[in-house]
Amino acid sequence: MNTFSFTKMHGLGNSYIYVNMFEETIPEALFSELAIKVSNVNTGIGADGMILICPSDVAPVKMRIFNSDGSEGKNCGNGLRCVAKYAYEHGLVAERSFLIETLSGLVQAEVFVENGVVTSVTVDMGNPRLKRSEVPMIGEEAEQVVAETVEFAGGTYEITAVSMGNPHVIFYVDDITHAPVTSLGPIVEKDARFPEGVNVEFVEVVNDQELHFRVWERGSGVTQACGTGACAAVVASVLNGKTARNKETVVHLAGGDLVITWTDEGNVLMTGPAETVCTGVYYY
Ligand SMILES: N[C@H](CCC[C@H](N)C(=O)O)C(=O)O
Repeated sequence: MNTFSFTKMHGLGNSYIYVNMFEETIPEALFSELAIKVSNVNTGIGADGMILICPSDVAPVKMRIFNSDGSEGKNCGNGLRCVAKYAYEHGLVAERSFLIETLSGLVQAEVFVENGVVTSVTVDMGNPRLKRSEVPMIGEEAEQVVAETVEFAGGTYEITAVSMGNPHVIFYVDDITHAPVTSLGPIVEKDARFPEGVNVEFVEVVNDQELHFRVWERGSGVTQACGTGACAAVVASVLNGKTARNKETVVHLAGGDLVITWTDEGNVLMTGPAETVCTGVYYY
């Protein structure tokens, strides 16, 4: 019987099982199936996936994120805030500001500490990728996917699609409480026009600095929050003239709020909480 120690953490209710790979040894071939198993609320621990905190050659730590279906994501905003909290509180980093390696590149995190406990984290998520080919999305239309009319399941919709290192498509709705998250989300997630799949976000614009947000995540389905998705929603809202560059936008997710700015320099800053739920030992 094998075991590994874990820490369950969440960012606005988007929870993952975190494994410190500086201390644990798990065969790479098992990463996907273990992500599925630990995510199961009945037979496992219960979470939206598994995140490995790994050594890196280019940063103090590297984040690898696996969705609850076992697929590996290339970025995770809520995960990055929790990785930053874990790394600082467990002495993997000495400074409050440090780099984290992800599969979509390096990001800069800054932790805010009260009595030795990280209460909030700001992550510079880097520049959004705006080209259709970078989302990626198949199609010969305009170079960017902004307010593009597309058909899904017999319905006609206007979409905006961008990447934060992982793919996102945004639908604007008049009332977030009636957004078709569970009906349209899974259809769009697997649509062939998104060859790598896609995270599906629904946004209600409150004003030019406030959005309501719900998400159907690629590989995890409905989650309480999606950090990269909230960043994509702010970028999409600027592209659609609904919010402004260089101004803090509050994104109200099901699990709570993120403050996000798409700066004039081009990078996207995300600030929000990160919390530890519990630690334990998993048997497999
Ligand atoms: N489902 C995402 C990864 C998790 C992203 C999300 N939890 C976040 O906080 O950004 C994907 O496959 O691209």
